Amino acid sequence: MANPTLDQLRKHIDALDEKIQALLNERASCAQQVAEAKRSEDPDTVFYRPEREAEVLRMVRERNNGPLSDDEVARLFREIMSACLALEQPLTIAYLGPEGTYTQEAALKHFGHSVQLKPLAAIDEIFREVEAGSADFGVVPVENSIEGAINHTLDMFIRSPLKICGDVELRIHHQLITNSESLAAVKSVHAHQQALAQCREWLDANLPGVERVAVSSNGEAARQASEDSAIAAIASDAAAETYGLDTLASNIEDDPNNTTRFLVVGDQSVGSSGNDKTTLMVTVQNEAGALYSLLEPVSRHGVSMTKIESRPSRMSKWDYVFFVDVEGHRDDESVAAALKELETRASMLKVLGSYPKCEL
Ligand SMILES: O=C(O)C(=O)C[C@]1(C(=O)O)C=C[C@@H](O)C=C1
Repeated sequence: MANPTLDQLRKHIDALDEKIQALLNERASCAQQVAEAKRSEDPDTVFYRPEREAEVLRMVRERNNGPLSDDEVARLFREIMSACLALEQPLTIAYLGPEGTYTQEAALKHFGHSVQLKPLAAIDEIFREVEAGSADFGVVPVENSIEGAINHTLDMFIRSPLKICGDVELRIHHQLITNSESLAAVKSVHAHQQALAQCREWLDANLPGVERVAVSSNGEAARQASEDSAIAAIASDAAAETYGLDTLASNIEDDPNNTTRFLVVGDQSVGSSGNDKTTLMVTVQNEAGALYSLLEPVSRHGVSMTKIESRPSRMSKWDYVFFVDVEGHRDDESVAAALKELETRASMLKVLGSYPKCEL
């Protein structure tokens, strides 16, 4: 049809929507049958399969021809799977709240919007809630590209039996959100102290002399801004939406690459997706060359180590626990061989989890 009219194009869209809707429901009933199949294979089955979701998202990206971007179609399919999984088993996800935090955004990015979210006030509460089975999974921040590791999260693994089931990276964009009409009407800026620090140059240039107030979280700052229009909060788009605030200035962070990584914790062992990573927790004797000798099998078996963090063990002075990330799944031949040797050299080795590399 040469130069179709607006009316004709809308009729075409209506027809396409009808097909998409029918296909979505066909997919959803297929997922319901998947649930039945899982249940009949194993009465204690798990319905959430992160390795399969990663595979689906990888295929979505690979076959995408546009004009929608790979990220956009992946995001749409993320939501489709979220809705399908909710028909199989509705998940409850505990996260570091209050509502409107970046951790909430990370939880929604990873699980989609068809989950029940449970905001909790502290990282240890999230671990406890998941350990007790009151939430299926938890989402906690683990490192920021500017501030480094979030020690509290790493320390939790020393005592918790929970495993890492996935990770999520989130570009942190800080917005100035408020009910004020203009910058001139803003009397104080509230945010978590890290967010205030990350926007210092912007605040110096645009709100010089305006009081800066550090509060427990950016979500809390947004809540305060919703109660007093003289307050502006630095927080996420999600917080603006949650508390019905307007964005006076967007992306006010001084470093545009500011990224936070979050962990998904649960008691599920995740199968191999074909593109995974594994996080280990190890301790060694406090003696010369111990760390080198510990990690030597990793490189000899051709396993690539992507990260190492150390934390005091809290057992005895100058004793450390190392958190090591390697490429691959614990069931991969090379990773399994390296782990077997590592076990004989470490005083303690715990595989915190093998999980798919982030596809979103
Ligand atoms: O393939 C499965 O195991 C499903 O349950 C289906 C499905 C999907 O919608 O594609 C839904 C939830 C799982 O987490 C993974 C995938």
